[in-house]
Amino acid sequence: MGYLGKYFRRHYRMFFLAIIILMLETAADLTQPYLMSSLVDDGVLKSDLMHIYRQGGLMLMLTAIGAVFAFSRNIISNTVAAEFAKDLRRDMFSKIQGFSMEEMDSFSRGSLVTRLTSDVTQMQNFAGGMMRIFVKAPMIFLGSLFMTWRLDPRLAMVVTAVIPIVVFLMYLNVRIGYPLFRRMQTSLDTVNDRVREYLSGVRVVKSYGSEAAESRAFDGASGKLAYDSEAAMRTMSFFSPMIALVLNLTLAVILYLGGMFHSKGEVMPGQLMAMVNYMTQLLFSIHMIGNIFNVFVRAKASHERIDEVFSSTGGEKDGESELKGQVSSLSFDKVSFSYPEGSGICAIQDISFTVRSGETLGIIGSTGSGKTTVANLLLRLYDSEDGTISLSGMDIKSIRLSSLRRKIAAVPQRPVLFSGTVRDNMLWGKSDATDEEIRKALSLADAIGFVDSSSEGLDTRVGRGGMTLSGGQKQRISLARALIRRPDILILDDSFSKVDAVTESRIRESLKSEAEDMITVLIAQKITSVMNCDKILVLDKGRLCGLGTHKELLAESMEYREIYRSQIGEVEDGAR
Ligand SMILES: Nc1ncnc2c1ncn2[C@@H]1O[C@H](COP(=O)(O)OP(=O)(O)OP(=O)(O)O)[C@@H](O)[C@H]1O
Repeated sequence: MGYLGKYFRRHYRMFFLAIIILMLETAADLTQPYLMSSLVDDGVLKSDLMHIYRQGGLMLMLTAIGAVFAFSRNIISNTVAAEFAKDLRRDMFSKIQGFSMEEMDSFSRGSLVTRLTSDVTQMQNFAGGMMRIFVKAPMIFLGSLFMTWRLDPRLAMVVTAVIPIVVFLMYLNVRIGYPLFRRMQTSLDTVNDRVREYLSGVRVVKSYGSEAAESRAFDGASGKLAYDSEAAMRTMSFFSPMIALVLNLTLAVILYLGGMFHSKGEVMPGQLMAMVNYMTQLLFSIHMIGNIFNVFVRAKASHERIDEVFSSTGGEKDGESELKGQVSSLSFDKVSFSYPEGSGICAIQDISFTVRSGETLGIIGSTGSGKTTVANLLLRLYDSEDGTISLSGMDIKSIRLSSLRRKIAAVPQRPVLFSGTVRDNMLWGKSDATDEEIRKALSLADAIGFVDSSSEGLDTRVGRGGMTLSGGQKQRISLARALIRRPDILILDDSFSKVDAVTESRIRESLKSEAEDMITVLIAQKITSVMNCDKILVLDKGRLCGLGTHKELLAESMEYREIYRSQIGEVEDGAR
């Protein structure tokens, strides 16, 4: 059961308490028919009123005690199951947080959502059911069987003969049902993926007027889920009545034989009533066991899917050394990399360069040429296959991830702001930042103007339910959040794409004067953004096709000249 043992150990006291109460409750249930048989045979038939009162009183008392047991057991089992699910979800979430990007790419986002929600709920139902009925059903089954053998072995034999047939039907139920439930959960993943994709791209969908296509795609995924659910439920709806049919036929045979034995005077009426009662409990318990198998089949499918998350062994491979002091240099030495979930073609190939503290490296190239990949490798979101990336001469694979990432701040292509105030977002960059530091970082990123223009200043809410920011404003807050960390390396991945040229150069000037020792990696599509960098790396389909200053590249790199020509115009002699 892999990871489950841990949760069992954590909650075993309450778990066992629920099971002990369940046992007592079952014992109370099993005693009832026995008392009733004595009430009828020794009380009613012999007109012994005292005996009737005594047995009746005992039966009432047992019912009351049973109800108290059932009440407390339900509270315990629901609490333990909810706690178990909470712990499981929390551990799974932190496991996912430790996933490498490679592992992230191997599970779809929707699938991770289903695993964290629906699959955990199935496990919660299973754990709750275990304490509510799972133990009770086999106990009632064995107890009733034992009592039927005590009351009349001939009738008990009929019951015992039917058990293998029922067990076989249950086995078939599990064999056929399990893959169907697994398929159902996978279809749920697809529906979640569709919804996520639609919600994150809702603007694009609306602007392209492609709601109908999205609806069709959603209907497809939802239809598949409905089809798979129906198939799984159909199996359940076939086997449950089949088992009930076999059991009810058995009851009819018992009643017929019981009647015959009674007419011969071999069975007392109270005995026969108790027999039928035990039989009903027995049949009910078998029915419950059938349902347990249904819950088990679903839980087994969910358990495996959760286990896949826990047993994913990739993880982020941490280094052991601390990166101390200011980063003096950043270098790539013959670095090549292809994405594990990609087409197999190298995203970057044989890339080498060095930048020193205080310098700015511009990276330019057409879309898909590998610019963001350079940043991804530097942050160790992925690990390069060949070559070495080093900071201050240390291989980044040997540096602790926390130490490495503390030195770097990245402003991604698409700015992500979290729901909350401007201040919350800034504190996310540096948790102990003062208002003064926040304001300074915002003004460096040229964001203080529009923050101050709002009456609530730093307390202005952004994100869901808050101020609606333009793309450029989001980029600037995202940049300020990176700057407040005072990183040694700042990665700007097309971070000025939505900012006008004047604002961009103002921000760049203040960055230069503010962080003299910082290494800036500036990824851009616009040549004007990188022209003034100390070094410019030109990429084409993952290959390096130029490294130098603007002037050097105009003279030496055909690809750079081509970019210049397409964005600015013919290269004149003065430009070189
Ligand atoms: N997570 C990923 N899984 C698989 N392949 C990927 C992944 N990310 C990028 N790629 C592929 O790697 C190559 C380089 O991508 P990269 O994002 O580095 O390009 P880029 O130059 O930054 O492009 P853009 O300017 O459009 O952002 C592309 O062919 C891309 O399809």
